[in-house]
Amino acid sequence: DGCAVQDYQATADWLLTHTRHRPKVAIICGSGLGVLADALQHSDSFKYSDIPNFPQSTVQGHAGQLVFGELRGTACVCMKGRFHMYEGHQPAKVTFPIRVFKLLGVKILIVTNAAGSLADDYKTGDVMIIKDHINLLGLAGQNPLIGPNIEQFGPRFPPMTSAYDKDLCKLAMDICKRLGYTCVHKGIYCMVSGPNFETVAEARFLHSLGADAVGMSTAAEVVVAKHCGLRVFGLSLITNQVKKDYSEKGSVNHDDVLGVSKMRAEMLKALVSEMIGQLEI
Ligand SMILES: Cc1cc2[nH]c(=O)nc(N)n2n1
Repeated sequence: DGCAVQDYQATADWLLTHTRHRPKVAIICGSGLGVLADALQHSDSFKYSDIPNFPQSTVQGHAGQLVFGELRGTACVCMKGRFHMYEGHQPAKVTFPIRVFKLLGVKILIVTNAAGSLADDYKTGDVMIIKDHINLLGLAGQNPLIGPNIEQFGPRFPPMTSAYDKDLCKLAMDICKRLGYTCVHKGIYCMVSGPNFETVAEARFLHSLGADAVGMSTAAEVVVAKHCGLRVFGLSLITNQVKKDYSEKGSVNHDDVLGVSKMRAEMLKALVSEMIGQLEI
């Protein structure tokens, strides 16, 4: 399935010979949040289709480029466009880049996504700093770590209790306070496969599980990142409020998701840049 250790190594070696950057931070840009990649200075960009063993991105609003460069003096690598299960990628393919980043020497993963809110006090356009996740797919067997374990990356049965780094969470909250961002929450992200949005009954079910926001990405990448020892910070941009009531009118669509992302992209760029500026790595 093209996810053996030599596949990861071949991709890492190809990248190491094509860019001088040696990134310490990897950023995954969610739907419509590709502007984060535009913030990188002295950048080298590679189309996913040119990178050996990389899957192809097929979603509108996802560019499909790997961008190396500097942000506040720190070498970063940024995925402009990511892979989703609903495109038909296997979990191990969705998360393939994470292990490549590990082989490049990356220490910290920053993952952003768009999500619908289940919590009643979240509004469209709010930001949720991810405190923890419910990997519904992973619990049900669509898990990127299923199959032979590659000991070089991590253990057979990895702990996930502190998948999201507390210090990075606190750093982000402090920066949001200092930058005067009031629309910021800390909550639980639930991953579903998509591509359809939830029914009212499913929304109620997920909310009853304690989820504050629901999306179609992120959890798989975080599991693999935690497995191979990366520190993880995640945030969700709330692009709509999931309907939990049969009387509510209207329904969500991908254009709404992209519209909200555009509106908030600058704020997220400022937050992520400031975080990277404050990191000691
Ligand atoms: C990216 C994204 C946005 C939403 N909104 C929603 O209501 N349900 C989801 N699963 N997602 N996923």
